[in-house]
This record gives sequence, structure tokens and C-alpha cells, in this order.
Amino acid sequence: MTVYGKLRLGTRGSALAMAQSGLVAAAVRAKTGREVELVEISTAGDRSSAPIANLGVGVFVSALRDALAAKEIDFAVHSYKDLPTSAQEGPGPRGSTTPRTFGDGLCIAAVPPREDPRDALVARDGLTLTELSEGARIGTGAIRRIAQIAALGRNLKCVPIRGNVDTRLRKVAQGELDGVILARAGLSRLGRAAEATEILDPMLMLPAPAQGALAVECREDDDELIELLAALDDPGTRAAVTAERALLAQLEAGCSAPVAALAEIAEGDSGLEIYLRGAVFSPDGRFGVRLSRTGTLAEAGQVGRLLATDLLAEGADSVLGSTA
Ligand SMILES: NCc1[nH]cc(CCC(=O)O)c1CC(=O)O
Repeated sequence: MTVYGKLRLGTRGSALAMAQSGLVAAAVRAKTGREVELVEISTAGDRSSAPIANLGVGVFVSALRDALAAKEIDFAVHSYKDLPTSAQEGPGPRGSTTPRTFGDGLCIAAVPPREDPRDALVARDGLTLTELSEGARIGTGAIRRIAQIAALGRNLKCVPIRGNVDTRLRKVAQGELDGVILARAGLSRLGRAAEATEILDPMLMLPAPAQGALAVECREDDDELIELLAALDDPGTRAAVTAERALLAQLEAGCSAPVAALAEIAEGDSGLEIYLRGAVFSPDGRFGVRLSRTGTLAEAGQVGRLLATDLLAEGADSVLGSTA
């Protein structure tokens, strides 16, 4: 990082990525007075229209990381749920509790305040899930969502879908689909939250680990930038995401696995507490294991790992392993 120059923020070119990067750039300007310049980086995930499952984890992430390592950019913003988990995820730079990802010279310098982590339904004619009739066609390619829709037992048909948020919403507007399920956070960041016809209760649709959260990544030896970016960090979000990601990592499941987790922070008897819910599903939705655990914010990682162990003891491994 050059001390007085503009900070270069690498971003994918999709509307959602640009919106997320724009929000972080504005926060950096507001909190540090530093100028930020957006640098567009195209990723293999943006160039291909193949199903995400065929492209492999981290397909949206690696081009940004390469640009960071090559010092073409100073920092990058990721949708946290798109980051692959890694064994190195744990305490961050200089002993802080900021989680980091790889042992590859990069670190997650800040986890900004989370958007709404829940999934949303955007359906024709303002309909909710219970109002959609049998056989209604719902666009979603995520096994986690497909399994939970199947578990409702309402015979809704999930149809694989890809493309950006705008493309997905258009399929409903044009009558090709009866509805789509999307992260509410994505809709909000694009200014389209009002188009949701139902915000899905986590009792019915537990979100993906880290959904709605952003990860701000930079080089781990960039002390000055790490110090600047700390101003964006939200300790509650960081603790929640740490618990959810620890659960995912412990299950050795990737971001496309039918694993759901949501940590909420609330005032408990002895200060702030984490309430972590986790679930794993068989892809057909016939089997699921759903459990919860609580702990202090400082125990976030441990809470996630213990909940994963609980889930495995209840048969999560056979559920995850089943290909039914
Ligand atoms: N799967 C892709 C993806 N990655 C992040 C978001 C939304 C924003 C977020 O969760 O932070 C989305 C779209 C979606 O799931 O609808």
C-alpha cells in the first residue's frame, strides 16, 4: 500500500460485487478519509455459465486473491459464504480474533456489520411459499435450499438456475418460473429488497454459513492497511461468522454442501451470548439433522466445532454422504 495514494479495491464486475465493493469503499472513505479506487477483475466463475458445482469451490475468489498476491490491488471484498473453508481459518493477524483463511500471505482484515442473513422468496403475484400451488417451479440450484424446500412436503419443484440476481428475478417476471429463492442480503444491496414476497423464517430455511456477511481481505504483511481496515470490523458479526464457519469446516463440507448454520448474538445471563443453529440435509430433503448450542462470543469457534461434533453424533456424516 502506498501511504498517500489511492487504495485499490479489487472487485468482480457483477452488479452485486460492485454494490458490495462500493459499500466497503464508502465505509473506508468515511472512516479513514482515504481515497479508494475500484479495479475490476474478471473471474472464471463470471466467464462460465456451467453449474457452480462443476466449477469447484472458490471459483469467484481465486482471481481476486491472485491479484492481491501480485500487488495489483490492495484489498478485496468477498461474499463471505463464497469463501472456501480452510484448516488455517482461526485467529487473524497480530493475535486478533479476526478470522483468516489460507496460509497464503492473505488475511481477512475486517468483517463489516452483517446484512439480513435470511433467504427470501420472490414469487409471482406476491405469493408466499404456502400459497404456491403443488408443482410450482422454484428456481434454485443450491442443494441446501432444494433439501429444505423438499422437506416442506409441499411438492414444489426446484429448477436449477444460474446467472446474476437480475437474470433470476426476470425469470419470475417473465413467467418462466413461479418463484426464486435468493439471499435477502443480495437483494438489499442491489436496492431490490422490496421485491421479496416472503422472508423465509430460519425455522423453515436455515441460511448458508456466513450468508449476508462480507470478508475484507488484504495481504497479511500490509500492517498499515490492516490497521485502517480494522475500523470497518464488527465484532458481533465476526463472532457469528466464526461460529458458522467453524461448524462448516469441522464437517469438512464445502460451500455447496447441504449444510446450514446461523449464529445470533443476544444478551444472556453473563453478557453477550452466541446462539448457533446448525443443520445438515440429505439432498432429497428426506433426512435432516438440526441442533443448536450456545456459548460466549470468545468461544465462537469452539461453539461451531462442538455443534459439528453433535451433528455428526446424530448421523450427519451418513446424511452428508448419502447421494439419494
Ligand atoms: N451463491 C452466490 C451468492 N453469494 C453471495 C450471495 C448473496 C449475498 C450474501 O449472502 O452475502 C449470493 C447470491 C444468493 O445466494 O442468492
